[in-house]
Amino acid sequence: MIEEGHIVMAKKKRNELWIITGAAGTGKNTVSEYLYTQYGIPRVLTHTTRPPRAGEKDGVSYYFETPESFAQKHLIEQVTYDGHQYGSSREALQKAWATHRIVSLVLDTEGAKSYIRTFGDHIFLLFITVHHPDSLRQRMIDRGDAPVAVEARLHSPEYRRDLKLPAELAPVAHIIHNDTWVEAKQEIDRLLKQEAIRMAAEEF
Ligand SMILES: Nc1nc2c(ncn2[C@@H]2O[C@H](COP(=O)(O)OP(=O)(O)O)[C@@H](O)[C@H]2O)c(=O)[nH]1
Ligand SMILES: Nc1ncnc2c1ncn2[C@@H]1O[C@H](COP(=O)(O)OP(=O)(O)O)[C@@H](O)[C@H]1O
Repeated sequence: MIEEGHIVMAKKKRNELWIITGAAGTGKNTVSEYLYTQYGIPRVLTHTTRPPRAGEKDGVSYYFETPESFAQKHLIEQVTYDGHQYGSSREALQKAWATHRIVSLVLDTEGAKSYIRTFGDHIFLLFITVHHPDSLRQRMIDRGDAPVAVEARLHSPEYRRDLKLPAELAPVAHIIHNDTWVEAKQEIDRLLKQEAIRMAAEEF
């Protein structure tokens, strides 16, 4: 746009979606919670037919659905994970982006692939992993998961699949090793600083 001899450059700020993926127990929700408490980055809630765990509340952890109510949602992608359905809606994302430029979303690796294909360069991808997956059983037990649910989860094909970063995600993934929270937190802080600088430069 040209005004009175001056060139006015109006650049639209780009929204970002921080996708947090990885196997069960690696710390996806812990990272999402940290992004919110430390940086005010809210999480986009998704829908599931999985029963709530101890301490989980509808509308806070997930929107807990019956198979019938789940079928009525308008979801942009959905997966079956360990026998339960999970899905995310465009409405929830747009609502979160209406008030926050950066938001987070916790997904399995299949969901992460769908989002990369749909939202391309709006995505900032975190893959959470640990060097010793044997420790994840105890983390899930300590979290309060029922032992039978933990065993089902550990034997599910989706859990085993998500221990490894898929080749399709590797070029864009930022890998966070969460063997210790101190180490993971440092890496997240570093990435946020780096991304804030990049976003600020983009606005010039
Ligand atoms: N694709 C997809 N995955 C989801 C969605 N909501 C949750 N998930 C993933 O489903 C998997 C199982 O979630 P959950 O039962 O909460 O187990 P957790 O990984 O032990 O916390 C995790 O990898 C979640 O990130 C969704 O809407 N879409
Ligand atoms: N670095 C860590 N060391 C030990 N326990 C952890 C660490 N990070 C997270 N946890 C705990 O492990 C459990 C699983 O973490 P969570 O964030 O729920 O994983 P996910 O969302 O990937 O299933 C939680 O009880 C969490 O407090």
